[in-house]
Amino acid sequence: MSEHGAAQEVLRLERLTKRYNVGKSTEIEVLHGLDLRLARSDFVALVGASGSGKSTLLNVIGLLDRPTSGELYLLGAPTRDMDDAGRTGLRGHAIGFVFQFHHLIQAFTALENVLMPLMVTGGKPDAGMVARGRDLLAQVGLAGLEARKPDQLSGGQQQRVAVARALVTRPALVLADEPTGNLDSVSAAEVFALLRRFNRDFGCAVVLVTHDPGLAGQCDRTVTLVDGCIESDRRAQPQDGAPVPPA
Ligand SMILES: Nc1ncnc2c1ncn2[C@@H]1O[C@H](COP(=O)(O)OP(=O)(O)OP(=O)(O)O)[C@@H](O)[C@H]1O
Repeated sequence: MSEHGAAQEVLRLERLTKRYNVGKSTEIEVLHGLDLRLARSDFVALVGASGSGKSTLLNVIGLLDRPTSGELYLLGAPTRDMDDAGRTGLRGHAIGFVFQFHHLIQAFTALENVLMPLMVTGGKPDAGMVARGRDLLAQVGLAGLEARKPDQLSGGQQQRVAVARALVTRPALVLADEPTGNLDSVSAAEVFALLRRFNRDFGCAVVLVTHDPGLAGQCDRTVTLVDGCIESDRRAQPQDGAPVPPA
């Protein structure tokens, strides 16, 4: 890979497997030797039937769980044998998470929720961080609502706060697990458009787990899992003849 290509690579999986212990002497393999590369420009739908391994893969990519074998490189760093502190630090600065249920802290304002990831990694936010949080809330259409608590916002507005929170650390990769699954169609379209815009404007790769074929069809690339294997890895439209990275 060229230096430029290497610099643009966010994630690389090499023969990655994940097995779970079930009972004392039984193991089941859920992910079977996956190879995958993601660039910063990627906007990927991760699809597959229930039980195909999407959440397991997202947890491993998000450094919330370790692969059993193989390797996962995040921003070029091998992570499988990294210690917990190293993985937590890398996760904190490199990855933003958006879940189906926003998990906002009810006692905190919208702004405080957005600033949470910065408080976890760096203590009390300084004026610059607060300005960044306000700016992000404005970008997701919530200017003027910074002091509202989650229960004073609509479901779509709450999910937009969650998107702003995922982006406040300026991550290289956003992992979104059914982020619109709990929303009406208008709010779902808005949240999808936000992720899309941040992918284009800030060059953060997005992996979107979805059961919605309409949403998957709007992504640039679709990775399909079948029984823990990558069955296909397709680009929706070739971009200026750019080659599809090897799966
Ligand atoms: N902690 C665990 N221990 C044992 N088996 C597990 C564990 N977590 C997941 N599995 C199994 O791994 C397989 C994949 O599960 P996973 O949740 O990753 O699928 P999924 O594609 O995300 O499904 P869904 O679309 O329903 O969320 C399933 O057979 C599941 O039962």
